[in-house]
Amino acid sequence: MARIGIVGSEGRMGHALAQAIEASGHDVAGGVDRGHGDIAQLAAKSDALVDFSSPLALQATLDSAIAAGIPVLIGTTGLEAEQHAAIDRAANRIAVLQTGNTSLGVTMLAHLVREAAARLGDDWDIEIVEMHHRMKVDAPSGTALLLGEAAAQGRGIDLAGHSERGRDGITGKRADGAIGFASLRGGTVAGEHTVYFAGPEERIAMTHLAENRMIFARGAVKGLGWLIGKAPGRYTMPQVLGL
Ligand SMILES: NC(=O)C1=CN([C@@H]2O[C@H](COP(=O)(O)OP(=O)(O)OC[C@H]3O[C@@H](n4cnc5c(N)ncnc54)[C@H](OP(=O)(O)O)[C@@H]3O)[C@@H](O)[C@H]2O)C=CC1
Ligand SMILES: O=C(O)C1=N[C@H](C(=O)O)C[C@H](O)C1
Repeated sequence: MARIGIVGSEGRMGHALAQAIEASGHDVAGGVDRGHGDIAQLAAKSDALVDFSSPLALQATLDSAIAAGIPVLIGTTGLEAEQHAAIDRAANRIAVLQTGNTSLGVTMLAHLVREAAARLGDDWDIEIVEMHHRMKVDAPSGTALLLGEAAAQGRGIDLAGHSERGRDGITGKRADGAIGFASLRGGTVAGEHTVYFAGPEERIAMTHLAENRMIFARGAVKGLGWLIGKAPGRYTMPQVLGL
């Protein structure tokens, strides 16, 4: 039984996390939100922190977890390169798990995408389409980027150097070897992702549909239970789920 502190506790995921933590037999140590609550005090009375909030909260979450000597799971998306570097530095001091998607289904999908990208030739174009609710603030989604990374790893290429995002106007033809991203926003969609492999005269579409946020919350709680007691380092959902 662990005490888990929630950063972003009043948000959509914060509420789902509280429900999943209670259902798992762990305890909610408390929560903080923008301008509400003291993150250092929360960390001091927690066995682990979970942060599904905003990239702006990241540094305070990492600093507080380090000061308290507890692990942290970061589910927030929209992180920039310097924020990933901050996570790498924190992982020298504490156990950190950062992921754009904590669900079992997406973790498995990423595995399948990596395999498909490795086995299909370069003449199979890769496009990733995601749809989310109208309140989402970042694009492409963290999951789309995670799936893009998996595809790039399978191909043995660097995602940053091969991404095509936000096509508009006279774009010219598709760059050879590109991984394309398209984002749709509307309604209350919890999360839909399709990875297309478009080859000569045939096409594979791999889709994950999130029916609600509890899949993310349950995955996060599983990750937290796995993370507590681990040596400092940066860990991943495939490690948690043994995939
Ligand atoms: N990894 C995964 O599996 C998943 C990741 N996510 C990600 O989790 C994040 C949150 O999503 P969601 O719950 O839908 O968003 P919400 O906007 O519903 O909730 C965010 C919460 O974080 C709070 N917050 C904002 N800024 C700060 C800050 N600087 N310090 C502390 N708290 C802050 C907000 O408070 P206020 O309203 O006052 O700003 C709000 O309570 C997003 O990045 C989303 O993409 C979502 C689902 C799954
Ligand atoms: O903001 C959301 O809602 C979600 N965010 C994550 C993402 O950016 O991929 C995970 C999930 O798709 C829901």
